[in-house]
Amino acid sequence: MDTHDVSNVPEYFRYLQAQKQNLKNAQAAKGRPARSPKSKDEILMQFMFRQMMRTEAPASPMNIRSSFLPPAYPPCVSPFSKLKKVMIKSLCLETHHRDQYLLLRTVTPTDTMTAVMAIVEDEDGSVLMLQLYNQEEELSGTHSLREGTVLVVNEPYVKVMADGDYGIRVDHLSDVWFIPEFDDLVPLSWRKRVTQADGNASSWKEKGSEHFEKGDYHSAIQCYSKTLEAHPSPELLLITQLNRALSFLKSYCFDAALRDVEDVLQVSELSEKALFRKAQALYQLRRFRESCQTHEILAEKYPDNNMAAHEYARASARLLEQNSGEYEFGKMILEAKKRQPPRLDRGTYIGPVTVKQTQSHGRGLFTTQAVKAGDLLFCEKAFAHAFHDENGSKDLRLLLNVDMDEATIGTQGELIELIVQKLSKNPSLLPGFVDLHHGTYKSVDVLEVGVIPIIDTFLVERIILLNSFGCPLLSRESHIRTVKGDDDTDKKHNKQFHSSGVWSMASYINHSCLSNARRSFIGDMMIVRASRDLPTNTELTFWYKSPMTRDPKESPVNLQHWGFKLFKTSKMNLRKIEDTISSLASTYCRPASEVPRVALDSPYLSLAAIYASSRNLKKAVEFGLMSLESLGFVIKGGKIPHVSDTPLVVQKWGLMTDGVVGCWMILCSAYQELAPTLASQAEGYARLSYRICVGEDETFDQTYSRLSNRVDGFLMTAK
Ligand SMILES: C[S@@+](CC[C@H](N)C(=O)[O-])C[C@H]1O[C@@H](n2cnc3c(N)ncnc32)[C@H](O)[C@@H]1O
Repeated sequence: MDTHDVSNVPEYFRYLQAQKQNLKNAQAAKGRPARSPKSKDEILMQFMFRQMMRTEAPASPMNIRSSFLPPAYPPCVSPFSKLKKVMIKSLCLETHHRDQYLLLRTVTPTDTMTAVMAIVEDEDGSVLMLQLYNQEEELSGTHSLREGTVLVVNEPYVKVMADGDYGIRVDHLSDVWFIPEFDDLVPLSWRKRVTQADGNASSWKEKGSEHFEKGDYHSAIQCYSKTLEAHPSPELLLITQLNRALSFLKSYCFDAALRDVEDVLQVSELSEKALFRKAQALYQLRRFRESCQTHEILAEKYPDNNMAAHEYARASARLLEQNSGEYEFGKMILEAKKRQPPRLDRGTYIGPVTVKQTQSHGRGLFTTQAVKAGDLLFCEKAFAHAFHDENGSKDLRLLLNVDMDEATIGTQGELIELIVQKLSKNPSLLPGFVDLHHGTYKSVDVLEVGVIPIIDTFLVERIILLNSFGCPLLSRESHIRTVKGDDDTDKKHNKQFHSSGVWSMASYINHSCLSNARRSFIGDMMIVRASRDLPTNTELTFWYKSPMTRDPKESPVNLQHWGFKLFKTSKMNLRKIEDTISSLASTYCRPASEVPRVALDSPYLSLAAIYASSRNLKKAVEFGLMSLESLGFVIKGGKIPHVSDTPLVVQKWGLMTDGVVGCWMILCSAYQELAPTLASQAEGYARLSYRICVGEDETFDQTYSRLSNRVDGFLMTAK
């Protein structure tokens, strides 16, 4: 939705088809031995050379890197004890080696493109390229996957890569695990030094703390786990669990941190550190009420703990937002502009809405009480948000999905990585996420094997494909661009965002061209407001893609050259234009209040603007009202001559486009002279429409003013 979908753009369509053909060609090699014709030295040299070339290549702005999703395959769900070891020499191409595993170690440093890559060898010394997808960025850093790291790949999938070489591709995080040097699985010949696999509890704890000090939380956790296995004293047990909990917190594994501190609290129910870490883990899992409850105990028992007091205030603020829906939107805008990525520390407010079954299109979101246009329905923090800085130098990614025939430019690939990582670290979040619509995709129904959570990358990908939203940094900025924009290409780009995210509640809203709600964004917060008055139990709908941004060439009557600016300079006879628009209007057989006339609102708005600038204010009002009416608005009391004491009333709200705000402002300035009592009412409607379009109205006065030089009240200084 609003993502930069290029599936039908000829060059990308051809590229997608070429990838599909490559895949077909590769299938012809299925089952052949995966033995590379190149020698081990050649493979190593080639890898190192490519890595060097990439490091030295100057970064080119707006480069597009492509990544390509293979046909979906399930993650391994067999316990390791049931898998048989396989050697590289026995691997076959284009084959998933079910019920087998590879024991490997890296023999090169890593190279990171869309995957983390390294050359690996097995115990025979045979080598192959390994491509690990969806891993954390830090994996290729100093700690996790340095040269000599030993790892296991479950049920390896060997494929012919883009350059014709062979490689092992791992898409599911649970299909690869990194083995600590001290593990019994590591062959003696691969050990750099003789590590003691059976050290005592305190020495493991010391090692864990050394790793922690260096910021290597992954190794720290491994060593603390060894401490716990080595029968520590009761005191050491508690210390280690607390230390491991902290390492888990630092590694974003909040479920595991919570488990450790709960164990400590069983024994020592008022442990200050355990309570504090519990409150932190709950906060990060967005369980603000429980976090506050834990803080309450802390505050009572340890009133001098300033850090805890500070965190308590933070958790309380989130809980307040969650319960009240009251946000300081102006502050949020400033924060979103400052932060990179613009992830805001705010609670999610779910207002008068609930998920229910619809008659014909799965589940939908419904109102639980009557709401007014502009009311906040919910304000939701993204489950995951991948930001692309349009002014930055980071490459854009083209994601090709051959199963779904989709090609998207933007951050969809990054979103997959963020979500699989988040879920595998915090499986308690899995039920809420996999509940989202995933079409016909059937995933494995195993949630974990041993203690390892199973996250099906292709399920995540499908959910993202069907539920993610493209988003601007700020809807206000995109509103400003739309209002300023005088060129269709610009307008189109404005609705094809490269940043993207998943917002769970918003994912239950179905599409309708006659949308009755509108989404807007401040950083990774989505704000959804009613765009018309809605009775209780109304299904909410919004545009997945705005009907206003369709290609004007596909329009039955091409009015694109009647843009705002051209209109102003056009020598065309206005009368003739009016006649043409009115003959077009007469082709509609249903009233606009039932079926909006989306081809007409913009020409009418342009006429209103032209008449306003030539001081023909009566006509400006006439066409301003007609523009709104063509969007489905039913407005009473706005016509000129105005009957005194008759208020300006929107009896029915129509489609809420960005242009509606300026239209109300044109009316406002015309009424100032023709019917002064209506001016403030029109401005009030402009403010309300602005709130629906950009999510808030705290910035209205910085964006529109009756004193603006533009007839639509827009301030050219707005940014
Ligand atoms: C983001 S989900 C919306 C919630 C979904 N109906 C559910 O049950 O979870 C998007 C999917 O809903 C369905 N959908 C949305 N709008 C629809 C519409 N106007 N008509 C039919 N199906 C629709 C399509 O299957 C679409 O892929």
